[in-house]
Amino acid sequence: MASYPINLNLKDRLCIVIGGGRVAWRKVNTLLDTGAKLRIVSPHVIEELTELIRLNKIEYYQKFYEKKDIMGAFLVICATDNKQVNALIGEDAQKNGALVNVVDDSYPSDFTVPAQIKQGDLLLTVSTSGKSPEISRQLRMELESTYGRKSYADFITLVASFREKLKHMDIPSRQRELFWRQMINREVLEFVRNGEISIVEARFKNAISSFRAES
Ligand SMILES: C[C@@]1(CC(=O)O)C2=NC(=C\c3[nH]c(c(CCC(=O)O)c3CC(=O)O)Cc3[nH]c(c(CC(=O)O)c3CCC(=O)O)/C=C3\N/C(=C\2)[C@@H](CCC(=O)O)[C@]3(C)CC(=O)O)/[C@H]1CCC(=O)O
Ligand SMILES: NC(=O)c1ccc[n+]([C@@H]2O[C@H](COP(=O)([O-])OP(=O)(O)OC[C@H]3O[C@@H](n4cnc5c(N)ncnc54)[C@H](O)[C@@H]3O)[C@@H](O)[C@H]2O)c1
Repeated sequence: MASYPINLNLKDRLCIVIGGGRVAWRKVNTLLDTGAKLRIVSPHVIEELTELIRLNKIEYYQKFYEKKDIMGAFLVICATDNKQVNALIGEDAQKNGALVNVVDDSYPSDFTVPAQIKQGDLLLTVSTSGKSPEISRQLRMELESTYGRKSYADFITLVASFREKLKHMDIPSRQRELFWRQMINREVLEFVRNGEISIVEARFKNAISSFRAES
């Protein structure tokens, strides 16, 4: 069955990772800048996680998993190296109404974590529906060589500010739609690729002034 892609808003939601190894660390890393409240439950954690705990980025329960550790969780990631334990946590967490990700095949997850590239507000993700994480990793690296540059983040920030301006002008939405379709074209994307954001900004400014003059 096909999965449904969504971008979750996790701000102030309690997200709990059980286990403190390399896989737990990878999942924590992608949760860090979401504004979620993070908790780890594990008798041991790797050094990278110790550092995050020391910096108060994550709350740490140094212990083996027990049911009470996941009370109130919005999302739970079962990342121990014990399949039986992972399956048990998965079941407990679902019963509590949390969204569950199990890092092995011991229990059906509510969601999988895709490979991802983030540049500011740009988020590109790759999934193989669980069939081959290594393919996801390789494709992520390929995408990274094209889109993993700051100019894409700057471009989005720029377009967002012009979009706001345009929204406050008395222009029918259909016309706004056409404006953006024309402005964000191959040539502009080539400028972005080359980091020439100031050229793009000048073009947008010009186009919007002529719009103002016409309307
Ligand atoms: C994308 C990424 C995101 C992340 O983790 O953040 C991610 N796995 C990554 C790497 C990776 N994982 C594995 C290898 C070894 C090579 C290989 O097996 O291919 C490598 C490569 C490496 O480590 O370099 C082994 C592995 N993974 C899973 C199992 C269980 C199973 O298959 O039964 C096993 C076997 C364990 C064992 O053998 O014991 C399961 C899952 N791994 C997923 C995500 C979900 C499906 C994603 C999709 O649809 O593609 C899913 C279903 C659940 C989940 O974890 O959400 C991240 C790449 C990040 C990046 O580099 O960009
Ligand atoms: N989904 C993925 O991307 C992916 C990739 C590779 C491996 N895996 C799977 O993930 C598992 C974990 O991999 P890892 O490299 O992080 O393993 P690891 O051995 O480095 O870490 C396991 C962690 O689980 C903790 N732990 C064990 N029992 C626990 C319990 N009862 N309660 C709380 N914590 C407990 C350990 O203290 C340790 O910190 C592997 O066994 C494998 O099946 C998944």
